[in-house]
Amino acid sequence: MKIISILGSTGSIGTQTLDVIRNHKDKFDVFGLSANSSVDILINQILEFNPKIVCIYDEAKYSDLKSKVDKLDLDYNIELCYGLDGLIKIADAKQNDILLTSVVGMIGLIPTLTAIKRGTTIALANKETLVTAGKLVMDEAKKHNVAIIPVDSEHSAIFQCLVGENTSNINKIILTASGGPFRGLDKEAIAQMTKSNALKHPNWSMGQKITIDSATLMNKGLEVIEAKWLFDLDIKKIDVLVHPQSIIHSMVEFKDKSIKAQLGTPNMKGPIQYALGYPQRLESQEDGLDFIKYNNLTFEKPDYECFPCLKLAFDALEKEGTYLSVLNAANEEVVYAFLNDKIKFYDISNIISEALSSHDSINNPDLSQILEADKWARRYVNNKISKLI
Ligand SMILES: NC(=O)C1=CN([C@@H]2O[C@H](COP(=O)(O)OP(=O)(O)OC[C@H]3O[C@@H](n4cnc5c(N)ncnc54)[C@H](OP(=O)(O)O)[C@@H]3O)[C@@H](O)[C@H]2O)C=CC1
Ligand SMILES: CC(=O)[C@@H](O)[C@H](O)COP(=O)(O)O
Ligand SMILES: [Mn+2]
Repeated sequence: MKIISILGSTGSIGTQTLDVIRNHKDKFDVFGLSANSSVDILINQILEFNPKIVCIYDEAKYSDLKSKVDKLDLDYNIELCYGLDGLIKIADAKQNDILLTSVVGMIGLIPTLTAIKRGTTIALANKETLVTAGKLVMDEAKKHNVAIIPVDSEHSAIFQCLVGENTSNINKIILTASGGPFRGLDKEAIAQMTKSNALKHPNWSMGQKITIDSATLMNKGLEVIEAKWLFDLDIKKIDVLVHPQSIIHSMVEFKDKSIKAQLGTPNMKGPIQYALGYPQRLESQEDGLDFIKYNNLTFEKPDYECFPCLKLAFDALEKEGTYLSVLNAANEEVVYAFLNDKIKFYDISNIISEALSSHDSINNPDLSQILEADKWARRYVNNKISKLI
């Protein structure tokens, strides 16, 4: 039996993780769960999975959670907590075999570092943590001999392709990208696109922040950075290929020019289950891939003109240092501004670009320098946004 805690259990990845656990009750048990503010979803999860510790990040929702949990009259002890301290408490629990991090945003960074120091395996969906502090996180993981198992579909694909391989034989990795809902449109048309257009991902059903990231192609940029740190690759060995069907989840080309790919329907339960079961593969009740239904797999070059965020991410990765924390924090802030109808589609890339140009980067930053750069970027971006409104 593996003991699992989930940070972000009420979101798209969190609820699908609980679906996987429900289908494998003999293999997994839940220890800790957390949400930002979704009290009622948490209450249902408590009734079904009996976690021993539950955190609501938003302190204002704590009393609602507490009174609803008291009314459940549970026949076991449950600890309730809130805020970053609450997330850290779950991450630090010695009971955890795996901490699945599926919060959205770099709020996952400190809990992830806490679990690594405790020696707990990380199943990582929360890519922003690796974008803002990839070197620091991977160095800590190495120091504490902790495995970081990717949940992000592309990185799970690459991880699966690399099983049994010597990483020195990698020629390059090929990250596939759907191209998002605006693929093929010209810049003038894209400039008019609203949040409701951007929230219609062609293949995947996901949380709002990552869905906007897919529409700008920043998601692929974040994934290039995530791949660099996870697989310790030179930036020149990371390619992006638009593959609108999202059936090939990613590929690895080796030095003999042989290519391995991992394929499947666009369904995150596959990568989640792989990460929880690793190194074992577990049975799945999901539909398999029907090659006759998907008999036209196509490929295109990414359009850097229409989607400048991808280039911004490559440039930030080239320079490294706190540019990466600024890229991530600026992106988080502009995406929420776009979701709140405060800015237009191309304000997203324009503001991130300005933030990067105005930043004095620090090489090899420590945690406090990363957090400082993150704060600086959020202040800078919100100042810009307030002038646009
Ligand atoms: N969805 C997907 O298919 C994929 C997602 N990912 C990555 O996984 C992560 C989660 O994505 P997704 O599940 O789509 O996101 P969702 O928005 O659906 O879920 C986010 C989860 O985090 C919680 N949360 C939000 N903000 C905070 C906060 N400040 N503090 C603590 N908890 C918070 C939410 O709680 P509440 O419900 O209360 O708001 C929810 O449980 C992201 O990093 C994303 O990039 C990667 C690959 C695929
Ligand atoms: C499911 C998943 O891993 C997402 O990150 C997905 O890849 C988004 O699709 P895009 O390729 O459109 O960014
Ligand atoms: Mn992905």
